[in-house]
Amino acid sequence: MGSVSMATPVQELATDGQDPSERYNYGGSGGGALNASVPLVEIPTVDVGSLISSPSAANHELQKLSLALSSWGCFQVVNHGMTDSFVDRVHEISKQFFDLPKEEKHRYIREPDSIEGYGTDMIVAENQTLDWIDRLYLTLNPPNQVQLKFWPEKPETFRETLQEYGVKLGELNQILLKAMAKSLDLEENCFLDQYGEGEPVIMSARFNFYPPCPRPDQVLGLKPHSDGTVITFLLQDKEVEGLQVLKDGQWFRVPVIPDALVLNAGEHLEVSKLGEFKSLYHRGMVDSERERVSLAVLSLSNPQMGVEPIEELVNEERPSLYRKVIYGETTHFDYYKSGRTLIDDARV
Ligand SMILES: O=C(O)CCC(=O)C(=O)O
Ligand SMILES: [Fe+2]
Repeated sequence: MGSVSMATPVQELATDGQDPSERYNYGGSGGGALNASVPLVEIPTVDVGSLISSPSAANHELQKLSLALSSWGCFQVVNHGMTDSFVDRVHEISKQFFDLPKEEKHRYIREPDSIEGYGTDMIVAENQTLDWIDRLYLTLNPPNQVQLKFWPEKPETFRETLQEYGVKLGELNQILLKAMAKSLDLEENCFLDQYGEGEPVIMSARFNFYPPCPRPDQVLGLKPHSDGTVITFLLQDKEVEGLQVLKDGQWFRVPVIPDALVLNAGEHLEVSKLGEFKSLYHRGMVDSERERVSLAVLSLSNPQMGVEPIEELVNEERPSLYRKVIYGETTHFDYYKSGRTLIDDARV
């Protein structure tokens, strides 16, 4: 594994209102100002209540889900069973952590070769353009991989709220992966079995903090990427928009629906679904005046079991475009460093 150094948290750079250094400047990479007008688009919505209700209502919702994943690679998850007040608590702990004094946050700073904890964009090359983002990354599951020393003790409700959110999203993950299988006429547990997610689910939480940035025309919060996940549940900031998605070569702004979650298809889902469901290419923008906080919960596959196309989907008319990849010890850093993705490794 390559060594990964770390920059100063952006939040500490951002306080003096100065223009960011060249290291954060994506300008000149062609294509003009990053914040040039990008249209707002309504991505599809999937109602989880309907998915788990009567077969006829569920069927209609399954069709929406499958269309959303094949055309967009994402949808807004609504009626997910979590109360608004609970989701508000999740928003609050996310903001409150980044509002803590610098010294308090530094208690959770990540180690150079690990992703777990508080830190900045990973620096893997000297000439890398950096993202205007600070992050807190915490493994949620399986329990033996949780590193509690990185779980903030402040705000006081942080740990219990995140724990509960993880349990709820674990349930939602199961419901949605089963629904995805059903929408393709597959046995409902086929993904769960393949990802080794029957017991226990592998999940991590990534809190993203984008301080205000005086140059939203040149600086990105999060460079364009697809997620190295099966699926990602994104809780956007309630007020400040920032997520953009690429569809048919064009960027679109994703509106904020308070308390809805944006579900992104990740690279592992694309491989196992033979590309029937596309992984979402997306980026995070910065705002010149306001900070933005989002929380991504990642549903991950088991590295030892690997990712492979679901066999039932492969036939003569639809030969497999991908092969099995057991990525094992290949970490997110390795992929990040090489600029490759799991999809590149899987493509035949
Ligand atoms: O902040 C956002 O809206 C996007 C976050 C994201 O894409 C990620 O954490 O992978
Ligand atoms: Fe992402």
